[in-house]
Amino acid sequence: MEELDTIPGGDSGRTEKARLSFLTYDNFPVGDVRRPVLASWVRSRRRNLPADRIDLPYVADPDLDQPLARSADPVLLRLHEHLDGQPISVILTERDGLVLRRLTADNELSRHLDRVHLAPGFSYSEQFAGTNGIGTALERGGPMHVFGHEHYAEDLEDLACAGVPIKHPISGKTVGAIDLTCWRKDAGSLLIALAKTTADQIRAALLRDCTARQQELVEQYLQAGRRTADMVLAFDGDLLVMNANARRNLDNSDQAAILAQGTELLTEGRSAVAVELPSGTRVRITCRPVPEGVRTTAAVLQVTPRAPGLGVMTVRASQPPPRPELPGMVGRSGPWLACCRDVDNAYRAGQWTVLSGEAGTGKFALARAAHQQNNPAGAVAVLDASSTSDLAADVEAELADDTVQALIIRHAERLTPPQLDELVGAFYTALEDRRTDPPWVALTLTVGSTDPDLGELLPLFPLTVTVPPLRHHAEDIRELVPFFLSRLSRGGLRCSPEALHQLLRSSWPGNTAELRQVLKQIVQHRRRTGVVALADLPADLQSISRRSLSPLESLERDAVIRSLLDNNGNRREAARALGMSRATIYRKIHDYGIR
Ligand SMILES: Nc1ncnc2c1ncn2[C@@H]1O[C@H](COP(=O)(O)OP(=O)(O)OP(=O)(O)O)[C@@H](O)[C@H]1O
Repeated sequence: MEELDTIPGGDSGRTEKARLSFLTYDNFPVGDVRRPVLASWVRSRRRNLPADRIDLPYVADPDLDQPLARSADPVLLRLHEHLDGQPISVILTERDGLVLRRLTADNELSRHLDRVHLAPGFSYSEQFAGTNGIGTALERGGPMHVFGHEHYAEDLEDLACAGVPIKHPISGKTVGAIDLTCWRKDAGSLLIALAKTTADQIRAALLRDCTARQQELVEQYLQAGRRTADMVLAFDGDLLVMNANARRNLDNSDQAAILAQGTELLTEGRSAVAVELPSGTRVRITCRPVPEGVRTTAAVLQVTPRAPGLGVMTVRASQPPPRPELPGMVGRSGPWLACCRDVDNAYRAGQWTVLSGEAGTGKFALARAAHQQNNPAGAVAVLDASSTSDLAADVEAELADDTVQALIIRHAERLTPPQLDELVGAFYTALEDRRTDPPWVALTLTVGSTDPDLGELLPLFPLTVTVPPLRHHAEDIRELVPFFLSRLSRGGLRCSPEALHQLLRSSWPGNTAELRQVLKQIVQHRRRTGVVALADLPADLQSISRRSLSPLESLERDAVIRSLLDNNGNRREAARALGMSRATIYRKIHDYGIR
């Protein structure tokens, strides 16, 4: 802490000049500025953060129903009370800098903190906010105070912050940070001392709550063991206890499978599940959270053997949920995986399938991937209704070819009713003539808000799989972006967290195809190596609203997008269909970042 004490007053014209010369002339003002601050400035510049303003993402609604927030709350309230109206803000963050709680008695300071987004739901991690008390303390893993011009972003120059990471009393891992922020003019060396004491008090509260919870856990575990002869396990984070019956009967992979199921039951708030363990044993797992009624990571599990014949779910030894590894397909979100699984199952069952969804969602790619997955050596024929002059004849020819194992027909929505009739005829003729093992046939159907009518063709296709729009599985963008960048730039290009964050915010009306196109343009016109920064994104993407949408707003955004798609992008028509004025739809398009 030697560096902290060498800054009397904490700020000076010297620091201001040093910052200016660092930002303007790339000078390294060693000696004029504290070493940890200079190191943080360098990191902030590498991340291409703006130095003239604070520009933060709203990350998520803070989750206050969690051990850190629950244990810290009484400590924060006591401190807030003791500060007795002084202009000092008491701030608690998660370990990634996300602000959970802010207590400020002074209205002027409170308004200023709102202006610079030092508020619940925003992240003050260094990667977003640059040098600051919270983010830099978390980055360094130790106490840090940052005064006035030491902040990287100019908007923070009137503030002084003292941040201290909070380490978990048992695991020793950083679980969050405490920060005290005041006006720069009021700051003194006591600020950091007070922040350290508060961090210690929160640690002690965490230990008390943890010990109390683990005591209760052991108590519940013993009680459960007394009530039953079944296998009983209790777990909480790193802690696991089990009775003799469980130790005798469960090998490592069965134990791991049971713990994974227990965690899932806790997360989903369910109380029981019937499963088949990796060893083949069929059991019912009952989960009792400890304590009950709050979100917790601790539970007592009772494991009861189940008679054969009763329905159970099979749990594989490798814990994570079964994942259809369709070649070349990226994404792990629930909606995307469910869709992959449906298409994969349909291929294996030889069930002809319609893949319907908005343009560019990956319908064709999915159908082709299912074929590659299940029959990589077999031939696949692809026809496009929008570019084939006599589709019916082409389909007949492909179906007559014994080597064709799969046939994918794209853009069925473009078929006129007479073409549809011809196609139905072609299918029936070919099926009558052909061998007993017809190929798998998939149709892709690009839809707006209404499904095009496939008429008599539909009975041939007993299954329709709806491929979700990208905005309904936006979390997959985190995987899709590096995947596309590495393919398009042959591995030379990465995406900065800020640019990725912005890509995650877009509504992607053109779906995955549009995301790929945007990245392709960046690779072609801007960069081939290095890091894609926010400034490399097209202008319309840079200005997208950064806040998270409520469920209602998401529905409204979807309705606007669908109406625009239905009306070929004509805003006047789209507004009329939605019963909105033109001015309103323009505002919604702007607010929701629809392009
Ligand atoms: N999950 C994914 N992983 C990797 N690439 C994907 C994924 N989804 C889509 N793509 C890619 O996105 C692009 C568009 O996909 P595709 O052509 O299959 O969309 P589509 O729904 O059939 O489009 P359209 O309705 O316009 O015909 C392709 O380059 C495809 O490879």
